[in-house]
Amino acid sequence: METSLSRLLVGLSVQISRSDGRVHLATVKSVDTVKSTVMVEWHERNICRGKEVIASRSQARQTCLFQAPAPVIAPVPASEPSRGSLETVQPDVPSQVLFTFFFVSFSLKFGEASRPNQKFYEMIQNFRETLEIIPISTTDLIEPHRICVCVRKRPLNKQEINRKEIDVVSVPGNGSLLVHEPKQKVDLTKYLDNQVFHFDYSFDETTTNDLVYKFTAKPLVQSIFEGCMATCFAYGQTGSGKTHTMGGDFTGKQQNSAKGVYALAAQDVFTYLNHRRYNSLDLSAYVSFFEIYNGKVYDLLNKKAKLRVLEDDRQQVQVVGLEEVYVTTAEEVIRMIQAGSACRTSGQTSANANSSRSHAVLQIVLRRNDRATTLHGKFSLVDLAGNERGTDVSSNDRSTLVETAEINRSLLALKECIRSLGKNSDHIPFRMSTLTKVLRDSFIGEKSRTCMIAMVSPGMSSCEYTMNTLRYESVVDTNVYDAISQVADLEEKIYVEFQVGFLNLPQAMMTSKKWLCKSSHFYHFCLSEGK
Ligand SMILES: Nc1ncnc2c1ncn2[C@@H]1O[C@H](COP(=O)(O)OP(=O)(O)OP(=O)(O)O)[C@@H](O)[C@H]1O
Repeated sequence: METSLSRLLVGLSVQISRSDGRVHLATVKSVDTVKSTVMVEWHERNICRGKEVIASRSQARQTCLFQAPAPVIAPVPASEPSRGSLETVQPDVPSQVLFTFFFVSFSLKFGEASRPNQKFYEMIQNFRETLEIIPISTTDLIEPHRICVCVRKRPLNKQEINRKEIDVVSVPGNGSLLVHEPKQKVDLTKYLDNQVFHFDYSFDETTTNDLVYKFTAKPLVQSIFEGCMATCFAYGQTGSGKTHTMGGDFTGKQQNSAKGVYALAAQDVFTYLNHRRYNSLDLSAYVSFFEIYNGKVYDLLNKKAKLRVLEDDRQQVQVVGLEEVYVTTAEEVIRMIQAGSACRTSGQTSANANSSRSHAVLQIVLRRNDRATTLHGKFSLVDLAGNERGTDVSSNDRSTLVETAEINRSLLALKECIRSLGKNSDHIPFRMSTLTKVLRDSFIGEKSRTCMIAMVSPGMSSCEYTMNTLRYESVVDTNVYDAISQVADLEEKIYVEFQVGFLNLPQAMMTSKKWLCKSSHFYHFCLSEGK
């Protein structure tokens, strides 16, 4: 709209004949739809024997700047192009010229009306000009973290550009990210609430998957060769770029799987396997790929077979019957990713035509080539379900409500587990959800490593979800989460009492139902509070 309006106006010429016989010609030279200004060149025409001549100095060409939305549009000489006012109107300027360009400015004003947040756009642009921007680069230092939290902003997509959405997220670099939240005072004055968030790394909209991988998952690949249990999560609103980051970028509906974090990690696994530093370990790689939908586990490498999650007497969580395929090349892994991704539970949301409704977990397992194929290290790469489904409680559709409740539950459980891990807590409430249960070994022990990549959409209409995502990632209100911990502790206690026989099954179920009910109210409270 913006460019087509400019294209339409530039070059537009108007000839005005005055009652005193003088003729004026005015031409639009340039249009700035952001500042709502029109640069116009005009002069008095004097035609002599079919040729135009400039008769006097007063008839020389003049350039004038017109600006909407001033109710009275007045020209100013080009030598001092500033906003015109009624006082600066030159007596020579014919009223028709004024009228014509009032009309042109009005068109711009109309253009402005079709970008309803023009004022905020300008305020954000002005704010950005004051920022010192140092984007992350390949030469930046990668620091070792037990828990690494980063954020990635995606560019505005075609639909958002067509809707004239404004970009409300800035990434100055150095791990920081700013959200310019548009707000309005009671007297309708518009202002920006600029909020700063800090992470280990922040990636702007120009960052490639390769660079994101280098700072996030790559250090974890190395850690599994040192015997660690590593997990990398992609978290964020639907359509914010989780699958793009983990599974690879899209060209239309085709996904370039070789360019996602999954495939890049697989490539590095084979590079390290052949490296002389790890050769002596005599390891082999295995891959499994499954999804968790509504609390149930489905094997993506085995026709979506439904699997059970059980805990053995040594408190090891097992996904019974999960296919674990022996792999020797990155290409094999990529083929598996493609096949598995194709059967993942998906749907359509307003933000994403191909939205994943489940958590997808790709596991790369290193086992020793001994008789028992002993576990050496494991890397779980998790593409989480879109987080705003968690707040979507307006739907009456039962399946959506169940989906929503389960997403709420698992994301809060995940956050609680990561917080406990960060606090070096003895107790990790992994039993709160299937997602955290199957990732139990990644949360337990000194050798666990976690990376959480928060994805954010830059559009103004996503601002609330963006804030939720960033709050999820940032340091959170201790009181609220202490209370969640209490609920999780109680769940754990009930489970243990049931296991040792202090509670029978009906008693355990009654008690846990009571607490689950309270905790689910709590989830809703937290989400509605944006925590
Ligand atoms: N960094 C990026 N650069 C360019 N395009 C991107 C980027 N991130 C996402 N996109 C595009 O945005 C669209 C939505 O991305 P994607 O499917 O990865 O979202 P998602 O977070 O996985 O959503 P859902 O939770 O609904 O599955 C895709 O068309 C994708 O190509």
